[in-house]
Amino acid sequence: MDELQKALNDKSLTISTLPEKGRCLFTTRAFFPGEVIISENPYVCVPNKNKESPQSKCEWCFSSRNLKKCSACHVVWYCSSKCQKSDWKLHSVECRALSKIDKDRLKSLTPSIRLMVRLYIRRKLENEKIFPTTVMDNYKHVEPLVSHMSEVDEKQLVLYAQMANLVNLILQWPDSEVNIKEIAESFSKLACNAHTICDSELRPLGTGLYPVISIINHSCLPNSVLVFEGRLAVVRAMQHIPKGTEVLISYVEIAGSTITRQKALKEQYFFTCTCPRCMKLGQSDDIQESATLEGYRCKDSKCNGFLLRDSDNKGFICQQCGLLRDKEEIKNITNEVKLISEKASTSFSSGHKAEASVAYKMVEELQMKLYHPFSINLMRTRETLLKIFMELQEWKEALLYCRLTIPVYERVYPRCHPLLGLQYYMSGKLEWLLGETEAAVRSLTKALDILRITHGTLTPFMLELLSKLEEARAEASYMLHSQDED
Ligand SMILES: C[S@@+](CC[C@H](N)C(=O)[O-])C[C@H]1O[C@@H](n2cnc3c(N)ncnc32)[C@H](O)[C@@H]1O
Repeated sequence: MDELQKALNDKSLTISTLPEKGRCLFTTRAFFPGEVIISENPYVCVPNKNKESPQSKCEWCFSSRNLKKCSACHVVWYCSSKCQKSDWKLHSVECRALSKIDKDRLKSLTPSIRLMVRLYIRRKLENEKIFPTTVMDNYKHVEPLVSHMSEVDEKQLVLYAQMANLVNLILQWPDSEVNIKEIAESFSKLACNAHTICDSELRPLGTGLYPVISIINHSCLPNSVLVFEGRLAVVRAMQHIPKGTEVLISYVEIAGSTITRQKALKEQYFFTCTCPRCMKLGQSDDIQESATLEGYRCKDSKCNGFLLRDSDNKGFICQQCGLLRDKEEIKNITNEVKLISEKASTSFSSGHKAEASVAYKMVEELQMKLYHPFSINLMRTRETLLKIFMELQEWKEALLYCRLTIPVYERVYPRCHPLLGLQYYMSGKLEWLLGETEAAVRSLTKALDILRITHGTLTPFMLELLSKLEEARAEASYMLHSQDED
């Protein structure tokens, strides 16, 4: 038995191989909800830097505070000398390579390129015995990761080859040490195996490769959840998992129709999901769910029926009241939504938040006419409005939009999903701020019930939630006593 399998045995886990899935991780004992199944440090990771997340972050811990640039390469940031020291073995080699590249080329230095540069440096340092290996931390576990290279389309292959060339130029190693084709294949591996590192509120911070956790397969009805405590990846059981069960997480956003989920899985991971939700594809309840989440609303604003395309292709028929919705009318509203959404998005990204809030409200109004009340598109617009009003510190409006999203979250996410827990948490915090103490106690309790399972109980994030709930409970009970005395 190999070392990794032995280490996994000690964690009550085992690796099996199934013809339709490849490697899978199975439990060898039962796990209770909230229990940590496996945790792993990244083999390599990098902070994200893009339009959505333009802030620089510490290379080691992803903090955005007290950052200082590496004085030699001027590319990498650290928040403390402790973080810089922890990263030094790897960065010292990377730093020399980055210092040599010219300014123009620096512009092409995306997080993916940096992740690959780091991967090859780590492998080299491991081979030279400068970087120690452990049972979990070993390039040996990167080798068997799936790449799906033969399924990648021509355009993507060209892109991988260009990226591999850039990595090669940065490393400037002899041909005996790197091979462009191999680097291109490693890019394909990263696309199917790397994970987005998020903070406790599931905001993306970076990308990391966790080769052992990468053995875990996908389900749209997962029994486990992957969260991060700093750079440590932690997989927790979301429900009771019996002995001999496959550990499954979700790779994609599961709020969506079966077709949408399957498309996302096929495009990035090259497989057709056969989870119990996907097996319902084409069945009447699956058709109803897709039409509700991604389809149009009934012409009669009081009717909550779902619509299906009519046989004459004139439009869509409400399956509850039989009213026809003309496709031209739908097309006109869709075009209007598209136009105003573009304006709204430009205002938001250029920092004109008040202007953006007005435009997004117009989008919301039109989408309410267009889509079913449980529409994902409408929910996304309301999430954006929530974000804008939070940034504008308009708490009442923020609470209104937070509350509007919750029924859709309750419908599209499993009972114990972290995003549902976080939405209850947001609602609780806003209610507490606005003096709606009893509502805050209810929301914070619901948040705690979910997040204690998905996030554990001991992290600073959870301790803060617990203390907020205690404060709200104390105030609610004080108010009750004061009323009694009156
Ligand atoms: C992160 S890897 C998971 C481990 C992989 N099975 C292996 O052998 O290394 C992702 C790949 O696993 C496969 N996979 C994951 N979930 C699957 C599922 N539910 N059904 C079929 N294949 C799946 C796909 O090939 C996917 O690209």
